[in-house]
Amino acid sequence: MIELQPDSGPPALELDGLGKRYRRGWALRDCSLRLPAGRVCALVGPNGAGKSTLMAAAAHLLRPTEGAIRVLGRSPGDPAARARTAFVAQDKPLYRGFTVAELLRLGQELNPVWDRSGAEEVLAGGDVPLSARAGSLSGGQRTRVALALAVGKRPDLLVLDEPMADLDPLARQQLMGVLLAGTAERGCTVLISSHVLAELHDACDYLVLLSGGRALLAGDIEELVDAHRLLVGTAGPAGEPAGLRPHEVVETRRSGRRLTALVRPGGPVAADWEAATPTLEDVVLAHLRSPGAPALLTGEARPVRTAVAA
Ligand SMILES: Nc1ncnc2c1ncn2[C@@H]1O[C@H](COP(=O)(O)OP(=O)(O)OP(=O)(O)O)[C@@H](O)[C@H]1O
Repeated sequence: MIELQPDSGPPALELDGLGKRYRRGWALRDCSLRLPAGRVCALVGPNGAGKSTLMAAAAHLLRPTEGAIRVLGRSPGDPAARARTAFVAQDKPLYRGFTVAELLRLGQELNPVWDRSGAEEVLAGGDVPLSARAGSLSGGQRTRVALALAVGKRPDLLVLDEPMADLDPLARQQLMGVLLAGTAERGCTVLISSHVLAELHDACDYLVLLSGGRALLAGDIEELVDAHRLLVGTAGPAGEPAGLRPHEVVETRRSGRRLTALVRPGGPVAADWEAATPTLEDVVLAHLRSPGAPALLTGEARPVRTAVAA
């Protein structure tokens, strides 16, 4: 008997060996991963890791040098993919001479679907005068307008490059709540980058960690954390990590004779190690400090090679 699989539709984002080279070198290199539809995904990584480049490729703002990228099952340049994707770039570009009201009207005119109340809700908590010209707005006000225009588009994929950087802590919290409530209601996929992991932790259920242009971690946050153990023990006389051999070691740190190791267990943990479940922050920081660690992509994040056309 043939078992029928539920049709879950294409992933929101699918990268297969994606590479982007600038004159000075590769910004993304052999980057492969999947982001299933409906997830809220944190995109993290050190400065220059390739986060903005990945986002710009998804928004069809740059052409990859090699590999393939698909957005909602289509090429990023496909009009249907572009209509269903909204991107807020790090510098929040807006037409400076337009008033906020004019920008909102432009959003309404240019988009086949326009969610006026969603856009207004984003603006609501922010004291943004509708009559003010974009060029005269503060950084935080500009952020609100850019986010309002993106949300108003009612996208299926919302790509946000460090959207909260200009906002005060209260505004961050309020806006994140508004953004996520609206997108969760509609099953919209969100890809959001930030350097403040704590800011993303509560909001996101999926994570991509880029390092040196590659995905070092990608997948469901719970699965990623569950794949690791934090081991604390005593270093051997030569200082070498004793009893770690069956495990894949991401990082070891030494303080006196005390040794802490973040590992991906490859068998039972020896009795002389104390084992604990790490936090997401433990896992991310250990990988940031050890960019040479082997990559880990959990089930749904692994690319299905045949599904991606060049
Ligand atoms: N337009 C460009 N021309 C030349 N090099 C570029 C360009 N854009 C990015 N790069 C280079 O590509 C690499 C990745 O940059 P990218 O902006 O994608 O990183 P990022 O992870 O977003 O960094 P940050 O956290 O600092 O915003 C960097 O080395 C950067 O200097």
